[in-house]
Amino acid sequence: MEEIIRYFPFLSQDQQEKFAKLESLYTEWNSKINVISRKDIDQLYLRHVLHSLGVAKVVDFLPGSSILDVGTGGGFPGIPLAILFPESRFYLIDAIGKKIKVVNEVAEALELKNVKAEHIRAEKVKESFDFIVSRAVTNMPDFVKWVRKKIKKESRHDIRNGILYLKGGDLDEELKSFVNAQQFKLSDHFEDEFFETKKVVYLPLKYRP
Ligand SMILES: C[S@@+](CC[C@H](N)C(=O)[O-])C[C@H]1O[C@@H](n2cnc3c(N)ncnc32)[C@H](O)[C@@H]1O
Repeated sequence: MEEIIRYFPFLSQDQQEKFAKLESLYTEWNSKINVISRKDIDQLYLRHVLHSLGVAKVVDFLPGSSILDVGTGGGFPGIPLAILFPESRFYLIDAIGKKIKVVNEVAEALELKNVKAEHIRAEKVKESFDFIVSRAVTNMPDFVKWVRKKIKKESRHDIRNGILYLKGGDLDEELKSFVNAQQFKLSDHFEDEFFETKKVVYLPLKYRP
């Protein structure tokens, strides 16, 4: 939890309390349904919460903006981002129903009014959003095929609308057909060695595949 305060020092009391509650909530839920790898649960704040918040080092979501989190699993990056941006609306989806059950339980326990979670595959989502976020779901070309039609063509909230994908390693080959893709290194923002290879890939709406 110190990591969160250190890198996000302007959190309200309410936000700090919500972040602090994540540990007991996920420890309890993870013992019933495996949504975070067991070897990682004691690194929840660094490897899951702070990693998710890496998106906020690239884009600040404006009030009223809508964000789709594809393949959210137990709620990453959607839940930490929903705490950080209480005035944006988050729609968290996953193809596995029991993971969405955990997300709903966590969102309810935290009284997160800006989160809706649903058991649905990305390909079936009909609405469009200002931003799409995701972590560790599939390769970028497939991901873009699933979601490209779900980004609003004209965002009332933000001209930067597009995809923000948390990924690691050398992505040049995977991204070579996306000429407008930008890679932001999280090691520029967070000190731990965990972030050495971690990046946020930003694909603006007006990319040319
Ligand atoms: C490795 S997990 C990552 C979970 C979470 N994003 C995280 O980083 O902790 C990948 C998740 O993507 C989900 N998923 C895979 N394909 C999907 C699809 N087409 N639509 C929705 N969810 C999908 C899986 O069910 C799984 O929960």
